[in-house]
Amino acid sequence: MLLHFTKMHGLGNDFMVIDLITQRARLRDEQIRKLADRRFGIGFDQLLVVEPPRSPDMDFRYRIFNADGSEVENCGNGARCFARFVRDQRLTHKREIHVETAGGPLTLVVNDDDQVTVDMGTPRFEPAALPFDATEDRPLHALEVDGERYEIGAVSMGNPHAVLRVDDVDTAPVERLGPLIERHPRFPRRVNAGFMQVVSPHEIRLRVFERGTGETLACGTGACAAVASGIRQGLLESPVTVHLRGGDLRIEWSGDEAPLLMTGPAERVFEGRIALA
Ligand SMILES: N[C@H](CCC[C@H](N)C(=O)O)C(=O)O
Repeated sequence: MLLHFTKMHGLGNDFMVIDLITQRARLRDEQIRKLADRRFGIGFDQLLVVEPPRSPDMDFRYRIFNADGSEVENCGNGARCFARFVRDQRLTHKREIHVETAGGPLTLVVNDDDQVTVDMGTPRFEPAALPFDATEDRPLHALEVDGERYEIGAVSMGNPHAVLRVDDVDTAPVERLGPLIERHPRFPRRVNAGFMQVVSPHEIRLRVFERGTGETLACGTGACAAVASGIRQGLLESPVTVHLRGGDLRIEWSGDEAPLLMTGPAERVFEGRIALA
């Protein structure tokens, strides 16, 4: 069978997006890995799947799979592309779209300038929310990696993030430490590893070694987690501009139980059809 898909990206974090409302397909982990391959397949960081909602007060179900085939709880850049996709495909005409994810509900708002604002819910810091093996909820946790001791912020945006402050993202040891943090035994479901450089209280630079994918040009939930951790540590104040390698995101969060808002672009690159082996 031929599967129709749209290739999209949010600041260079790229996606294959498929509508399983008007199409039928069941994708196995191995098939996702092959489709994700940048030489033998289509090539993407994540696969985004549009399904009918399970709850009557939601518009869609939004499922996310990393390049390694693992299904995950949330994807911020993907959420913006999801909103653009369902409108472009005429699956909805709404500008405010409510979606359910494995990590909880999201509200996507398509703005007049075509940027998308996502209510990402409330950041959660208690270790069990990630999950993270730690005895208490604190702004910074000591983590031993490769014989060295680091201080990381632990944040759940539905998906787990470890945020490490660095002096300069350009020289940060992302290639070396990223995989070691991603698979650290204290993160039973692995973790996304963010490397945050504080430029000012309203500005950071960020690189993210993503769980199940590796370093990406941008990570939406990673940007949210870094800002939430920075605000909690008293380093940052809302709103914060996050400079990622692929471009900038605006993050707003007033703290505590308030929702965190992320605003940024969503681009369509091409449409395609592929025969599923
Ligand atoms: N790798 C992430 C999922 C994609 C997140 C990222 N692409 C974003 O924009 O939030 C995880 O395993 O939790």
